Amino acid sequence: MALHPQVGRPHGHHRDGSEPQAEATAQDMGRHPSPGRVGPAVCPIRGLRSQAARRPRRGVGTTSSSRVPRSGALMPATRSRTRFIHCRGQPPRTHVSSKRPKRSRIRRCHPRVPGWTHEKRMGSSVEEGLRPELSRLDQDADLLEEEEAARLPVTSLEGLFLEGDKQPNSGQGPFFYIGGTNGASIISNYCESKGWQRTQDSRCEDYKLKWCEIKCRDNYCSFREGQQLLFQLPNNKLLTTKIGLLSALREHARTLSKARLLPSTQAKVLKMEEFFPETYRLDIRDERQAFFTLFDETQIWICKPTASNQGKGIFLIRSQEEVAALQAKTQSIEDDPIYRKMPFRAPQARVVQRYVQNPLLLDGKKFDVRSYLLIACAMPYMVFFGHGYARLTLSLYDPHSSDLSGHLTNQFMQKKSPLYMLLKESTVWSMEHLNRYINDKFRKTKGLPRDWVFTTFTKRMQQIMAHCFLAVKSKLECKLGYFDLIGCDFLIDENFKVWLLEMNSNPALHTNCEVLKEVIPGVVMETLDLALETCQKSLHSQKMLPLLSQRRFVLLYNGETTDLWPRLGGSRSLARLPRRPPRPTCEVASSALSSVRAAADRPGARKPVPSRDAPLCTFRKSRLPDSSGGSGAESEPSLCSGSPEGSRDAVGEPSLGPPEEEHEEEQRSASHRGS
Ligand SMILES: Nc1ncnc2c1ncn2[C@@H]1O[C@H](COP(=O)(O)OP(=O)(O)OP(=O)(O)O)[C@@H](O)[C@H]1O
Ligand SMILES: [Mg+2]
Ligand SMILES: [Mg+2]
Repeated sequence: MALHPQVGRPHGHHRDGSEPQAEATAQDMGRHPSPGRVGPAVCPIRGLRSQAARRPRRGVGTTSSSRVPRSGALMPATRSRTRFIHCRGQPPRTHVSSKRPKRSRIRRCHPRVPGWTHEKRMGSSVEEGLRPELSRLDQDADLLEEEEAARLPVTSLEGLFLEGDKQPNSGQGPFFYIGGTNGASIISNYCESKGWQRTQDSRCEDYKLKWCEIKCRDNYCSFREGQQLLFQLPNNKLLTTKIGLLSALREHARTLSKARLLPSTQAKVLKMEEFFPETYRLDIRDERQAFFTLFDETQIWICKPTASNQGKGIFLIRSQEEVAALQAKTQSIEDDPIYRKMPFRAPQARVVQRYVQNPLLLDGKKFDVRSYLLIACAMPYMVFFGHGYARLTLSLYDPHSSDLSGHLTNQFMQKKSPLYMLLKESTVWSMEHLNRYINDKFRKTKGLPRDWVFTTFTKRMQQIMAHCFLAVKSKLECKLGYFDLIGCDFLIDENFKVWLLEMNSNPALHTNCEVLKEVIPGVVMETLDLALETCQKSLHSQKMLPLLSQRRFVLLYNGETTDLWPRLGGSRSLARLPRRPPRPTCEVASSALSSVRAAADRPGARKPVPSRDAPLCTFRKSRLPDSSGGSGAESEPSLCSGSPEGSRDAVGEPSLGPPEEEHEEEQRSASHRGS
């Protein structure tokens, strides 16, 4: 079995789990962001039309109607092979693959095992890679197209993307649908301010924007690329489940270590063990055995279900008795004939992670930081970092306490306390507050640079996020119009070392504290603004930068200049070649990204279409890694090899079950808010 890097220790860690990390200075940042405004301040939140109207040298106008996709218009070249094979309701209009995978017909019932929740199963199959070469002719044609695109006027951001679909006669504007309540009023206000109409019909296919807490296969089946915006990448679980992230980081580490052997790549890249606490999968026999062997009572470990949130199902492990109980439990699950027959009925897979015992404390309380990874556009990738807030416990931190509420900083955990209503404002700090506190309390004693939070810490979070994104970039399912906002949780230890704890789909967008009222609406509205602007620009082959709606988010990755991706619409359905060097706006991420680009980016780079007329579905196949990377389909089995029982969450693994089943799974994880 290929445990990585070594079977005994999935990634090498300092036993004490900490290293000073305050060496970087404010100058490292290049651009010193003002608190809370790391990105270039462009304009306050307002209607996009007025922004476009003020833009110098670019008139607000319309481009040829032939470029505007019409509602219901078929776009054969833009349809990819549908990966969710089974759809309730109407099938997608073009359905390239009609072959059904084998799947269980057994109707699910889910016996609950106390403390062990069940995982969701939304996922996608990994397609085999194609390695087409783009001919010189096509390259020239692309360059011509690029130049032509550059001459096109930039239209209003709401512009063509929506106007082409308005139905003036019916008197009904574009529709939007919101599934669930998370952030619903903010999203709804945003859309209504644009004149869109809310529909309560979850099956409405004629929407402009769909924002659902729960991923539903139907949404992806009926999605009209280039005409609609759909929240959440279908297989974001590669990042947002504990096992998904762990597997992706291990795989990426393998790829990078191979690349480092090449003389041409002297990449200084992040090492997984420098930012991700040592973690083992309990659903893989060798791994859990390795953990049971290495455990001793001087350490604390934290055991988490792979796809739960809000601290649900989490417990700490500190004694041999607790390890023995865990061992017995995992063994009984593995031996249970029911679970052997119907593994989907087994409790959710789990990981154990080294517990960071020495967290930095704020007035004696433990905290973690919620930041955002925004994938505003998937075609090309436009990926951003956004600041969030700090989440503190109500009680003082005591590493020996058995009360989980002092160990788990989630708001959900704190809300259980009777003191919460009284003290809730103290449990959420703004990043400015955190920065002031660290300046006052630690700057001198720890020799930190001024504004450590907005310099060193921000830079580190950006590096880590960029690294994680690159780890899955080639495997994410991408269509123009998909976008995602992912909540990333960071812990700072008392040596100011930064640890990534996890990433969350559907992050909490509640505004029940003053700080959240300040932060969340801005995050949501800029997310929508950026998704709209980037989608529209991609659709009309306009230059992404400058981004008029960029305010607090910082560009981490610009696929426009780095990757190849197919354009939508008629003769423009061609892979686009980068024509200028990458120009990330974030210097931090720029260095992080450029250093790994040669090595890591290549496998995931969007590959050219073989010919001008090649349908997008062919192209999509080619998006999977080539032989140079090793981070592709062919190498994925190693993530779970030797562990048939452990394959449920393996990266990129097909997990196509019946739609009902998936919906059910998603519903059970509906609290997926990383709260
Ligand atoms: N390795 C660790 N060391 C120290 N504390 C940890 C560690 N992992 C998790 N925690 C604490 O436990 C909390 C919950 O963990 P985690 O975020 O991984 O679980 P979750 O159930 O997905 O929570 P949520 O999605 O609501 O943030 C964290 O916010 C943090 O306070
Ligand atoms: Mg968390
Ligand atoms: Mg979580």
